[in-house]
Amino acid sequence: MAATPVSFSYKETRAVSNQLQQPVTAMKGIGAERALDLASLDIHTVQDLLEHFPYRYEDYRVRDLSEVEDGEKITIIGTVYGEPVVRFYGKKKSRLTVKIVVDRVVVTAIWFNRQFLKQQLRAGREIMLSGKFERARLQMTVSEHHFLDSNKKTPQEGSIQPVYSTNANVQVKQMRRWVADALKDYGDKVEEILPSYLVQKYKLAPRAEAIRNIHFPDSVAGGKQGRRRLAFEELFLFQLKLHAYHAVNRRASDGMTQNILLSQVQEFIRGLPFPLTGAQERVVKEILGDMQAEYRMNRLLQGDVGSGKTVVAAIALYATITAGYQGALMVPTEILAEQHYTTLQDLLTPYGIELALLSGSATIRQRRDILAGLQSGLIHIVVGTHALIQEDVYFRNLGLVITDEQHRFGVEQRRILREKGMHPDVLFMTATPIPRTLAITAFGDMDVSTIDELPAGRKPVETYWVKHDMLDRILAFISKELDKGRQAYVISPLIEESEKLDLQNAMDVHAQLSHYFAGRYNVGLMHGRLPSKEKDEVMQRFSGGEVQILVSTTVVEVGVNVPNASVMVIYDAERFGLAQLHQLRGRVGRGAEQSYCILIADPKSEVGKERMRIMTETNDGFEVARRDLELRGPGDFFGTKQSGLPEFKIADVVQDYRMLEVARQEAADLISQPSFWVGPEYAPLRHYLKRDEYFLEKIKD
Ligand SMILES: Nc1ncnc2c1ncn2[C@@H]1O[C@H](COP(=O)(O)OP(=O)(O)OP(=O)(O)O)[C@@H](O)[C@H]1O
Repeated sequence: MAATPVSFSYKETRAVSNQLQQPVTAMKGIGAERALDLASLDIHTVQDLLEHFPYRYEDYRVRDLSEVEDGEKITIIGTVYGEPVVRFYGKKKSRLTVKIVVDRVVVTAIWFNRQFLKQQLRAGREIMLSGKFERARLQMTVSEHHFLDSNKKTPQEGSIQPVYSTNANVQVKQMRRWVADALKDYGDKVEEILPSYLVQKYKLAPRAEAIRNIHFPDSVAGGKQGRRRLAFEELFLFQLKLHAYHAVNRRASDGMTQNILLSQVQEFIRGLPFPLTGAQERVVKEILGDMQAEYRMNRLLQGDVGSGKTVVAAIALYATITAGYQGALMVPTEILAEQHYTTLQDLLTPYGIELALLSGSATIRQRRDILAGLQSGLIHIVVGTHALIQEDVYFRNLGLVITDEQHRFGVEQRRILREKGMHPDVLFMTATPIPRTLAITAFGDMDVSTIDELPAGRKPVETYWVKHDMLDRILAFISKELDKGRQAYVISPLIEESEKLDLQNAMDVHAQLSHYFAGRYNVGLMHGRLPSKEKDEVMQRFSGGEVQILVSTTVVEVGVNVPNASVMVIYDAERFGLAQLHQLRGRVGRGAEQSYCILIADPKSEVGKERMRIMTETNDGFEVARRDLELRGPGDFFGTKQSGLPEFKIADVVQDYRMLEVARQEAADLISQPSFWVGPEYAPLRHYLKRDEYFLEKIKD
């Protein structure tokens, strides 16, 4: 670790920040009870309160009605005119209306279920109303009102007010008051955390000003500036932490240096049935570089479907063997294990390498032999499902673990490896590409390699979106392709998340197609409930060409490689996510022939239709991912909370994507400078890092 402890004068700022670290009870009006309420919102200190940012604003600036657009939420001031009218409907519902004169225009104000206001709405009283305005009918549905002649303060008039996330214990109005008090008493104690060169370079508002403005913007522009500054800070600090983690981790000594015999690896690459693409060459270099270095590789390899990740994996596995280590390849399904095993065997056995497949269909004896072979080192490479690592498997000398489909795998497995006392280099492969910066954001401490080029000669898959009533034409189309000697996948309808029903559907489609193609072509059936042996058989008959049509549930989704298949038909395509559709489509177009993907779908929603359009418009997985992200937002995109994508308070990784990139670059640059670890100007940033236990001991000052 490069950080050498130095001492410097930091007393002044420390003292200031300490004031912000005081519990909220240091503020007047907040006693123990209110402090508990705030604690339920995870607000404990004055700083927490200042950093409890609003998620939107209420605009109380009084507007001129002639400039207001239909449906806008606005604030007006007027005089009550005439008698209020209450009408009851349903069991307990009511509608209260009254006329309000605003600049000689008569507006009808409407309250729902507020009949008790009737008494207060006396003619002549001046009132401020906020709500949604319907232009044509001159009508406002009121969400908030204040009588201006009452003694109660109506502080909002003419201002933009923050709206905070609160709960049953704390009201928004109360929160506004507390934040305002905190700003008044402590606002000037907020210190800058970003180095001044960044503040200048990106013309960022100073931190104290930004915080003031994000709560109570002095103008729309001021609010925007505040938001921009704080979003940048948030993204920058996040990236800084990742890079610092990375840097510290790389210096930790639990990795291994693999002495790869590069000339042998080169020879192996020359012996492949095809030249590597430029992108494959580049990622091979990145991976081997990591393996040779003393730190532990922790790398994500992403590439579009069919971009040739498997061969890159084979090269890395070969390389680890030249250095005297063993390798493991883990995949999500048995079918895939089988397939990768065959591919690797073809590539590696000519070089005298011993491979084993650890599958569910192995006999007890076979399994015992394999385990013994791994422990003695006689077996160099083992292929299996993710269960491989959890079980009683021990290696003599494990150097490299490659796992396919990163999003189903990760942290937990790394922990298991660690607990087994193994520190192999780890490579994760995924065919669900996402923009690079997002990948780094989501997958935290990993390096990312990207294959962004397909092997030469690939023709893009032609994709069509059709309605269910076109089934006859689809069947005729499949027939025509089969007559040319090709094969087809038919993914059966997905009705709901019930394996049993899905299976029933697959069986129905299988029966239907068997009937249609009877005497001409063979139709196979594949689903998750088949015993692994039968799965293997079905798959082998399909890849051998004996079966021409494979009806399947989505078990073929990941990684299956039968280059002669040129048609992919997907029933109920609207029920699948875009990433999954793209994966399924990726099962065809893997050979030199023109391939086709037919999506059968009747989507009801606009978003559903847009998804079908995206599929027909682009064949590029990165583009599909980008548009998916736009359509759904990042939370949904990554599916589960386990995705690791952090939830930002202010920044929005889609909207602020450019900023994320900039912040990332700046963080990387700063971390790579030795002065970061010692320079006094970076002390606030180091203190920020040290709030994380991981860095507590590792950063000294
Ligand atoms: N450089 C290359 N030139 C020509 N063909 C290649 C090249 N690299 C790989 N291939 C072939 O392309 C096909 C797809 O490769 P591979 O199965 O490795 O893709 P993948 O990236 O793993 O895709 P998926 O994620 O869809 O499984 C294979 O048949 C493979 O032999």
